[in-house]
Amino acid sequence: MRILIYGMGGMGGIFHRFFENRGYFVKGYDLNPDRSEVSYGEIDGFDVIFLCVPMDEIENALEDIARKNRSALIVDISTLKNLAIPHLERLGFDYLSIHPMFGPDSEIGLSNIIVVHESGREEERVILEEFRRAGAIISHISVEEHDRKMAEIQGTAHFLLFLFALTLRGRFGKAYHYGSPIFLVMHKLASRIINQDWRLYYHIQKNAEELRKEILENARVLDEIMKDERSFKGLVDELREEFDDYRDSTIVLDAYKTTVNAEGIDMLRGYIRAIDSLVLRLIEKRVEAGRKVAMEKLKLNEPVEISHVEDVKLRELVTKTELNPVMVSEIFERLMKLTKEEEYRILGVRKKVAVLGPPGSFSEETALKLVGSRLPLIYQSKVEDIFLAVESGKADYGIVPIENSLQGTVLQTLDALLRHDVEVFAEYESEIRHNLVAKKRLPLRDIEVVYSHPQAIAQCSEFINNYLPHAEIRYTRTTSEAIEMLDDRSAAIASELAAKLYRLQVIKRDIQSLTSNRTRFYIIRRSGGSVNGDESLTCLFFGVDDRPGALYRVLEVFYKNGINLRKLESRPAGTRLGDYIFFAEAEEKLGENIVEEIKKRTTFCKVAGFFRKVDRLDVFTG
Ligand SMILES: O=C(O)C(=O)C[C@]1(C(=O)O)C=C[C@@H](O)C=C1
Repeated sequence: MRILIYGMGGMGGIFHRFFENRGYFVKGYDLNPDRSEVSYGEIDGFDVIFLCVPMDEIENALEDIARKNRSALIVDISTLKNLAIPHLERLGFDYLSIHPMFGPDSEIGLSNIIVVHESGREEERVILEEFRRAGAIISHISVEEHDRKMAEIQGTAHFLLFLFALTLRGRFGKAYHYGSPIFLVMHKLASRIINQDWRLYYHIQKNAEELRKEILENARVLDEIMKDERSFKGLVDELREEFDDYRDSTIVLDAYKTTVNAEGIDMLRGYIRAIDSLVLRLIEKRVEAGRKVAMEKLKLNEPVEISHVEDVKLRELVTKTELNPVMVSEIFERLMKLTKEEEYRILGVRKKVAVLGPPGSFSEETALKLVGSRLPLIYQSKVEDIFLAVESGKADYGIVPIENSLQGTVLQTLDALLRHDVEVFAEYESEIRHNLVAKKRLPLRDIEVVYSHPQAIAQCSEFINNYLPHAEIRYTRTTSEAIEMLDDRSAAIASELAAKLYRLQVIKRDIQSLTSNRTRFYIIRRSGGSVNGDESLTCLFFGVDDRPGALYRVLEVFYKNGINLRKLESRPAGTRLGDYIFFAEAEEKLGENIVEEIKKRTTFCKVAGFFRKVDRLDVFTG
């Protein structure tokens, strides 16, 4: 979906950043060439055009667009629907008409977006879904109802603020020194609308003429009621039943202090103190929201940590400020860490588990069998990153593939195990079933591209050679990443879990070359964990001198002690060509004396873990 923002003022800027941060192709067009990223001639290359021009320019802008691109979906964001809709209809556009109830300086999250017209196009669904996912509150009403509501909502608020300004005109040169918080907030709001485009307020009031009569009548009634104590009390009691959302009104009023013009060191320090206490209260609010999100994740079986949500958030935040982006990111990363810790705490998650992601990978499938819940899972895109997450303490455990019955050893795991300060404490064996999946049912002959992880492709090579010889193979970093690449002519090799998660069609089940395709996973933790006593296996690395019999002398230790080796691999040491490091798995927990004996016969020896087979990993207790 290619999006054009027509009009790069405040609102245009908001939508531009919003969609760009979410990975869409977005360009801005403006009559002012300095703000334009494309020329007028190029506006026919877009599927969606957000119309973000001032009211008076709507008609001309639509005429301009109609000359170049009549098939695009127009997104009308105007406050007053009678200014855009008649022209959209006349020119025969498909259009989505919304009223975003926020200004250029606001945040889309928690803002109200009113939808008054849809054409039924797929792009509309995508746009509204993005708004919804960003936390906007979306409601649908008719154009007539919209206009009525806007008279009540904007018409009343603006009229009363103008009235406030009119009444106090000339009286409050020093408003800031005498004002109460409520007064100052109203003063500020009146100033805000008075200093914006008067035409907008004129049009809104034009739509609210009837309502203004009611306001004036009510003012007269209220004046009478206020003359009598009992009548006034009665009115307040009645109003209280409806107007009861005063919770947190103090935060609203305190936030006002941050807009004060402070001068002099004492006042400035007071200003910073006021900001700090507000920031603290807002952090508490943030964490409180996190606790609620955690309960939702429990219901939906979603992980606590969702890195793409965090990435979009950080990207958006740094584009909104001139402050040092690295530091701003750090601050918000810390805030998210605080929130996540609280989410883990409230859900009773004691240990976090790093797995290969994104969701839907075979590693996740294994993790779900072991842990039984997505909550503690932290998704990493590479095996190396799982090791880093465990080493740095971000995750308590990591689940990494070590060996597959068809492909043999997973070398990235072996190499990372040697380099990082982690240890293996358990292993788990899992049956891997590969499936050919696609966005919709497709005959095999129509599949032009197959995406998957190289291991998965290799494990299904027989099937691919026999049934998909014409298809192009494209490797991805994970099987679930393959799913993200799918279009209508391609397929991916993925787990059944992924097919369910991403609502895909399973074209062929169990396409792996052997009927039994098993992968063994290591479960790792930071080095120095407590030994359980029931470990029955050891894995270790060692190096030997480059001379005849050196390896034999090491193997002799195992032989003499009657210990079976179930695995022996050599890896380049990374020093000179021909220098090797050996990796072995012994079917016993090696005692100290045996390790000592091996050390004597090797140039280097690292025990990478004493471990046992498990079928559950408890992360909720202990
Ligand atoms: O949006 C969520 O799911 C949250 O829990 C909030 C939050 C955050 O602190 O911003 C925390 C954890 C997720 O990784 C993403 C974001």
